[in-house]
Amino acid sequence: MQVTIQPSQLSGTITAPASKSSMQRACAAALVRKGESIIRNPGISNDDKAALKVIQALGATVAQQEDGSIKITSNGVNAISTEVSNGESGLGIRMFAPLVAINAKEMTINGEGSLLTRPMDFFDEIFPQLGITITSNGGKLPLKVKGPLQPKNITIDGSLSSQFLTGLLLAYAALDAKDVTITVDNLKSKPYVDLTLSVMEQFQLKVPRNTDHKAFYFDAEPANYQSTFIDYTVESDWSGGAFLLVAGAICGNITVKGLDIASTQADKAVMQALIDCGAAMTIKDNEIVFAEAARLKPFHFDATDCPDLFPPLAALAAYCDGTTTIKGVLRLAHKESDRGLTIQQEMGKMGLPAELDGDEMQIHGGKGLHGAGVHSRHDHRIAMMCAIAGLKADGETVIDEAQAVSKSYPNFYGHIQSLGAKVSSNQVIN
Ligand SMILES: O=C(O)C1=C[C@@H](OP(=O)(O)O)[C@@H](O)[C@H](O)C1
Ligand SMILES: C=C(OP(=O)(O)O)C(=O)O
Repeated sequence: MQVTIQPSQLSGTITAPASKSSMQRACAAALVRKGESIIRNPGISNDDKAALKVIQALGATVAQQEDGSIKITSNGVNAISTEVSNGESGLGIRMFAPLVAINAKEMTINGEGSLLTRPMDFFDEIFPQLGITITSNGGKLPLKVKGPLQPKNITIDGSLSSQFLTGLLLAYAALDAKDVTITVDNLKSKPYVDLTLSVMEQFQLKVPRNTDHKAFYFDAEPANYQSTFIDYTVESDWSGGAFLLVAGAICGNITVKGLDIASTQADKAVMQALIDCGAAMTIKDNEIVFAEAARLKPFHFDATDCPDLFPPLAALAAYCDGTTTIKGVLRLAHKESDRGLTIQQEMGKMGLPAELDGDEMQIHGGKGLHGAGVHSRHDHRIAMMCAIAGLKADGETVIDEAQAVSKSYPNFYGHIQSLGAKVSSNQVIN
């Protein structure tokens, strides 16, 4: 799919999409609980759809309700298949692999696209310590695992990704782990673990004591399930919402609804960058209202714990007068693309000078961008970054492989179009 963005004036109100981080966790939590869960505001992204398929392969039933919610009924992990596919979802594979390993039978865990090249060697090291037999494809997918996982005191490395810890926490809770600790060295993306714990609490799973994001202790008491029925509403997405907010900062005159300031989502940190660059916005209840676009100042931002903010912040920095520094580049190497490089290269095509200096990216903004032919690099956040940057560029921006947005935000082009963005495509826009 090719999408063309023309320079545009925006106006109107848009509601941020459902968070795939919240939705996929809800699917996992609903699977490991015994009983019925209603999931409101369910996500429709490819990653969310993959999560729904995985939990069905692991024994849950999923029913679409007339009011748009989803009902998940589960009796705990009880695989009805010997293979699961997580699509392209990094969270999916890393969160569900330990849940798959709750089974005693051998299962194959696979994925597609960029997921096939992302590192999974964590499991080669950790699973045998938990009584699981594993073979991987040299630290990549597919994995063959045979449980059952036995919760034990364990020390893991959290520097590559928080997603492995999310999976272990859910698996230990599913097995009602008693008097055991997961110790984590050098955990990154910490707020994502807070989101995991928050979802576990809302699903009334056993929640470990978190000491400084370094140790997670499951106490000796048996789990206390108060109810067999859970009613959960998927949060709106600060990660996808960040692109809308940046559009508000650079184009002005829009309102973004639904984003909860009290959320534990990592990417609500985008608000700090917007404040620091002087975006003309006010926050009222769950609405963020942008006035006429103001002159924007360069800013310093540490994205080590919120790596998904790099692409929207790069688009923002392009329109800030001077040099913006964003830290955390080294965390980007193993995302859907090597994002430090793909940001530099694709924004470079639009005339943005940016340097990579170790863990930092320096972006020299404020000189204007020109429309260009760019490529998503099969990375949803690179496609969205180019689209937002194109709204104020000189000339048209043509994005190849633009459908990549479906991984997290299938309605992205339709949403910005509804705000007045001039978007056209060789395919139907959702
Ligand atoms: O747990 C999650 O929902 C996620 C965690 C982050 O990954 P890392 O922990 O690998 O940084 C983030 O980049 C990803 O998009 C979603
Ligand atoms: C890296 C991402 O997701 P995941 O790791 O879950 O594939 C993302 O959404 O940018």
